[in-house]
Amino acid sequence: MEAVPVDRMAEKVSTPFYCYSAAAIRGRIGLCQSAFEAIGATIHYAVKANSNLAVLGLMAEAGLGADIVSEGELVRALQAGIEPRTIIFSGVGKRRAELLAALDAGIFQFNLESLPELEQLADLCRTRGCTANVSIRVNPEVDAATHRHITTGVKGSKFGIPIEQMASALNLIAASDGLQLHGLAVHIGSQIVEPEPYRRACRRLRRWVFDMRAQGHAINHLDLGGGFGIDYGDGRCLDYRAVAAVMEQELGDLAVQIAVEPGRSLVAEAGLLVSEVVYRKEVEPVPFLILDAGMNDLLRPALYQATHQLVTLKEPDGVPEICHVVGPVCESSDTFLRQVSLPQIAAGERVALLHAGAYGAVMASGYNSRDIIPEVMVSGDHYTLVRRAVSYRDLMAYELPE
Ligand SMILES: Cc1ncc(COP(=O)(O)O)c(C=O)c1O
Ligand SMILES: N[C@@H](CCCC[NH3+])C(=O)O
Repeated sequence: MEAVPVDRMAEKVSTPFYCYSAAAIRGRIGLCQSAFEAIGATIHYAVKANSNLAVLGLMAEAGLGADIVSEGELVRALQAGIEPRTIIFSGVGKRRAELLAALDAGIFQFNLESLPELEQLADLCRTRGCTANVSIRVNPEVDAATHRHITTGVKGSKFGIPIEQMASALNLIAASDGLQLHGLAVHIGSQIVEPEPYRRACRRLRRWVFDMRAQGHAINHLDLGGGFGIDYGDGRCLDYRAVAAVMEQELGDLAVQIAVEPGRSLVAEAGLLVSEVVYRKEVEPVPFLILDAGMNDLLRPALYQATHQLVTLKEPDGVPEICHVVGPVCESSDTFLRQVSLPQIAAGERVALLHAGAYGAVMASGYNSRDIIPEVMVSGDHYTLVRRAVSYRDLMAYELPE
């Protein structure tokens, strides 16, 4: 990774740790910008994928906006230097205080996900005598054929306003003093590897834009969300240019500003989870490699049966063997890889799990009273600790009753 051997970092930063490449992130940002800016779309990085301040700093440096889902993400985005006027606030459960914080920050747009949320924001604007740009996040009922835990745009999903409630939403917005209708938003899921689901979503949006304009509503903004899939090792991924082409074909004549909210695809491939083999457990029929990283550090395999390929940090030698790769957490689902062919790896050797830059560190927990592990960013020929470990001692802090 860049010019710093990961093994050298592991001498200084104890394993397990996350390691990101600034050059790899900048490379992905460049590809994303050249595809979407060519169709005039704006890019709002989905902060949830990796909210490390150093990562957000790279997004700010490139002039990207942000898609946030909490006050915490708002504060991080602002701290990293992302312009408030480029921030979109998504999420089904935005609390009053969070809406208020975003109003105070002067963000670009609120994506409304329910009628009660809409009324809450209208009430806040009335009380404060201010206005807010809003888009209605509609549930487009498009199945993006991804893992069921990360599909978001199908009937019965908790995300977005059902199309049957669109008329009520429009009436409430029209009746409010403070809400200014910008447009519509959809987000159909994550790790989508085909452009076709986007085409279906665009076609639905297109019809709604015509319907709403016919009713006299000004629809000037369409937010297509994120979800662009990366290659986790099976060769399947989505090229930004393919999605941008679909958006241009389906929506290009509507005179709307298009926005996208990529998360995973900007950061996943730029991250490694570096770990050490604690033990080799020689059992029949398949030996176990037991790592010092566990499901509390990288939850994706346990939660979504996701595969993160493993590489060794030294030159592989000997005949490959079939083994299971597991973590130390007391759950059978704390398994990174089952029945995988790897070069012989001894206890004490270091390995790296690939494509761990998205939905890795951000989903970590202190389960089993383990530490939250550190994060390192490599840039050129140097590396920086960009988040310290949080020790189980700090996670233990609690107030004793008087
Ligand atoms: C509203 C919204 N926008 C953007 C994203 C980013 O998705 P991805 O990381 O798959 O690009 C998500 C997450 O799925 C989301 O919920
Ligand atoms: N956390 C998921 C993606 C969720 C996207 C957010 N809606 C993953 O690791 O794949």
